[in-house]
Amino acid sequence: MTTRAIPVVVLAGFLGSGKTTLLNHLLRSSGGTRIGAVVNDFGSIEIDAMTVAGQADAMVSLGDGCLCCAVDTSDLDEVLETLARPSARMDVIVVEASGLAEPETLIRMILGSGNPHIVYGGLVEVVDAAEFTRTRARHPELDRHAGIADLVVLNKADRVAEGDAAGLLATLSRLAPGTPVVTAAYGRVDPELLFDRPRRERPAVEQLSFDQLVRDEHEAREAERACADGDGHGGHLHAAYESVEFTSDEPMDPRRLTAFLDARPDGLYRIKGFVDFGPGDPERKYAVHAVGGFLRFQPLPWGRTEPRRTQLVLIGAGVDADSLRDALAAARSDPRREPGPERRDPDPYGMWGVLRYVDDPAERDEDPQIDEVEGPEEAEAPDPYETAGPYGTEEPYDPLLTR
Ligand SMILES: Nc1nc2c(ncn2[C@@H]2O[C@H](COP(=O)(O)OP(=O)(O)OP(=O)(O)O)[C@@H](O)[C@H]2O)c(=O)[nH]1
Repeated sequence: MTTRAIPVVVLAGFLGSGKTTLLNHLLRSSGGTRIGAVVNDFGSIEIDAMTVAGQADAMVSLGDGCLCCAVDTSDLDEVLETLARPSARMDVIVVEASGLAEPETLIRMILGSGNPHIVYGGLVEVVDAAEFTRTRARHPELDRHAGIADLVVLNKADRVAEGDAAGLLATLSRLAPGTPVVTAAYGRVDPELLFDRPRRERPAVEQLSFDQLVRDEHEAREAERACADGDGHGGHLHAAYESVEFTSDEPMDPRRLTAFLDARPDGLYRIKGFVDFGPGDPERKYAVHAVGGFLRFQPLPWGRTEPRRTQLVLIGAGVDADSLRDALAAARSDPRREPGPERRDPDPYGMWGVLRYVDDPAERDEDPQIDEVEGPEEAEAPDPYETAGPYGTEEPYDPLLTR
């Protein structure tokens, strides 16, 4: 008996364009489609993996560095092998690339995997409508990424005027002739756009991607080698970027942290993570996202057993890692204060600066995480720290997927 090969879809797009948001949307609205997710974080604190965990039928994190730089593809091969084994009953596997990955290299890794249970299922390139014009001026490679995509999602359409969105659509259609380009807010695309395509017979776009890949193979091999050597001239997007991690068990001071964020240096393009404001809001942690000039906090319930901790990843070009770490350390609350639930916040208005950056829940009417923090009557969110899997992977938990 032959079984159908499982399509492996690559989800790419520049830093902060909305890949994880789109992936979470797919996971929530997939109906009966069983989705395996592979998440590749650029930093060693795996924020994306934490955000996706618990929603995928199986999630594997391949963190700390771009997958596209792995000279040895065995990690990805092993993960695909695990997710594609018949007993996992996956319908599709989505590989979320890091925001600095070279999609061609990832595609090549999938095409060359030799695993008979999988088939390359196409490249979905997510584009940040609010930032694309600026980022493609800095990184012309992004034009090439759009050009080899099988589907381009012009995300964050809510952040640009209609006329600007139309201009961007025209630009993307020019960069990716014949490729569907759809607009979206918060990654809300029809899952069938991604999952049905691979079932079509030998899609022309897949062929196009393949031809392109063969043409670029030599160039890419050179780039990979340079990337692996760390000479910074590999042509990979991330050659110019650095990731800085910050963790603190001492709560952050809301005023000092917002002052730091408001004055963040130009090169610091992306910040993501979770913040503990201690007595500022003992019930909730705050997801924080900065993308270019955009800054948002999202209050989320703490898991019952989740350690109260701040974990941040900062990604930028030309940034001074030590001074960023020092500035964040200085934005902690007074370390002399007694820890524990009885702590009093000496600054009752401290959180006002944070709340300025909290989303209007109406903007994200389909995001259940927002609903979870609407009020005390709401159902309690699943506690990722009390489930068996890594970062709260839901049942059935398979220890083979732990990394
Ligand atoms: N206004 C608006 N914000 C969005 C939209 N999609 C995503 N965001 C926000 O943009 C920020 C980054 O989104 P992510 O989904 O984490 O982006 P990403 O591409 O996975 O980020 P990296 O993995 O760091 O490259 C988050 O604060 C999202 O809530 C959108 O359509 N509109």
